[in-house]
Amino acid sequence: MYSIPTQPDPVSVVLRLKSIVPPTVRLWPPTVLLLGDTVAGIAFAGGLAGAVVHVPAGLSAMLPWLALLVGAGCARGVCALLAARVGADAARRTKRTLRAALVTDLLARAPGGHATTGTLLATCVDEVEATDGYVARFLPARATAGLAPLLVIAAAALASPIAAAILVVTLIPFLAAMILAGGAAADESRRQFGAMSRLSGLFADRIRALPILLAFGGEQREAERLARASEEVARRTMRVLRVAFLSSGALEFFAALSVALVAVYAGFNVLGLLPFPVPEKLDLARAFFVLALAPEFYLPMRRLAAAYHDKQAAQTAVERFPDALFAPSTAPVAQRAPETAPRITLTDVAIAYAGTDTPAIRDFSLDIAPGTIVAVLGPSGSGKSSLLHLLLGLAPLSAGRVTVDGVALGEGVTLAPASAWVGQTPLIITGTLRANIALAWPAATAREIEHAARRAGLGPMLAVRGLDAPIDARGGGLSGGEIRRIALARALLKPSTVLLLDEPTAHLDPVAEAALIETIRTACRGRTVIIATHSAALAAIADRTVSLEPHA
Ligand SMILES: Nc1ncnc2c1ncn2[C@@H]1O[C@H](COP(=O)(O)OP(=O)(O)OP(=O)(O)O)[C@@H](O)[C@H]1O
Repeated sequence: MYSIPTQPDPVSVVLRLKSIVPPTVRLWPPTVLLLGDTVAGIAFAGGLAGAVVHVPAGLSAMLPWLALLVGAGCARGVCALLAARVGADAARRTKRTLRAALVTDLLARAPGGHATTGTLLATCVDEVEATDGYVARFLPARATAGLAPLLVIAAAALASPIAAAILVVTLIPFLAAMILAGGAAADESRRQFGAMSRLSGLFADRIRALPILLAFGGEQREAERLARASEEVARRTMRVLRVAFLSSGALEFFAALSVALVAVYAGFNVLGLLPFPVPEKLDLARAFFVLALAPEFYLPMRRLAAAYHDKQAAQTAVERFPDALFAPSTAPVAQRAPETAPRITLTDVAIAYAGTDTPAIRDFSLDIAPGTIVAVLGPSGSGKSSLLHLLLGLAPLSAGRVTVDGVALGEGVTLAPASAWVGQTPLIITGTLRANIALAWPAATAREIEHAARRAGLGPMLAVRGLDAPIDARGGGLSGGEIRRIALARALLKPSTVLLLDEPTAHLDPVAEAALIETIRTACRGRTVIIATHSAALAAIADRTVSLEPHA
């Protein structure tokens, strides 16, 4: 069952965050480029200091330094640009892998559960998108923040060990402000993310159910609900921005304070005005160099602080991803689909849906010989559809055993690819009648599709609207009987060894039903067939009839 997972513990969140980047995505290129930016920043400071001290000597003396200055400036631009591009590419590939894993996980789940389509959509779109900045910016910035300041300090220490010491000491309040601001931003960001996800889910589901809302006059109530959810997002966003502004203000203050201290020290040292003795005497070049380097010292950490919000967003997203995404993967058992009509044997089977107390089916046994038709009868709710769903892997096998030609279902054999299935609520996709029928067998030719449509009783519809009649996802313009016939046409089109029919003649009048029963009888030849039905006329074509009893 898909449900929004409870929040995992902090350690597993960290592990989850680490594991979202696929091994094929390399993060060292943006990191190296950001380090290149720092090295170019040091060269830029050198060029600036050299150019300034050579001003009295004229332009020709300044030229090499100016060349260094311009070259380093250009190198910085190129490094920053490439780091952004390479980071964005790594993020794009990470998101693609995550989405593929999420969709695979969702498709592998049995239907049901509490998550709405909107929530699942928000997970696959918005929550995966929230990992973008983490991979593109935060991870390279964090890797750089460890090494780049050391490079700057080393370069500054060559010119002035005391100025370097000032930079190191002022780092302490800067780091403290960063940790405090980061914690506050994390909480606000988490709340904002939750509100955003609620709004996305609510919006997608209400749009999907719009005709029903309009039919029941619920549009005003739902519009107010959406408005409240939007206001909640707006309020939370403002709080995140407030914390972000406050924290960046605090960080900028300490960074500016540090630069000011270095400037005062270097200036007074050059002028010999320091009121206390120091073991070094700076000249203008060294003073200018350390002064120009001071902002470089804080740059990697300011970059990290700016990307911290991205990390929080990604963390909140991975907390919400399904647990299965992070479970160690086991090698899948190769599943074979039967190539001829199989024997299907159910022994003491029970189907219990998650969250329900009473099993839909219990202690049920049935042996279906190859190529025979079994009609399953029983009152509404007795579990007929569940039985078919079990064979297709859409309902859970809670007890007992199902074998196909003696091999346990799911342990080397699968029925879904070999089955043609007519469900009770057939899926209709936006497109044409042709596309809807071909869904079951995309390789089918136009002739085959038309033949299947006619056999399923869609001849009159074809005569009026043709195979290219447009159909919307809600099946608008189609009667209940026509939707059933489309589903049957799919089953007739697909070459299969198993036929699973769930009330295929529902919604049809007796004459139309009689015609369709003949078609079904022909289609059943050479296949193992189970028909769930309330119709005695349809059940009459079966070799065997079994009845399900309702469970109290
Ligand atoms: N996904 C599900 N989650 C929880 N309960 C379910 C689910 N699907 C079916 N059920 C329950 O299982 C029981 C059997 O349902 P099922 O649809 O198999 O009956 P049925 O015999 O096919 O009914 P009908 O003749 O009305 O189609 C019902 O009580 C139903 O509410």
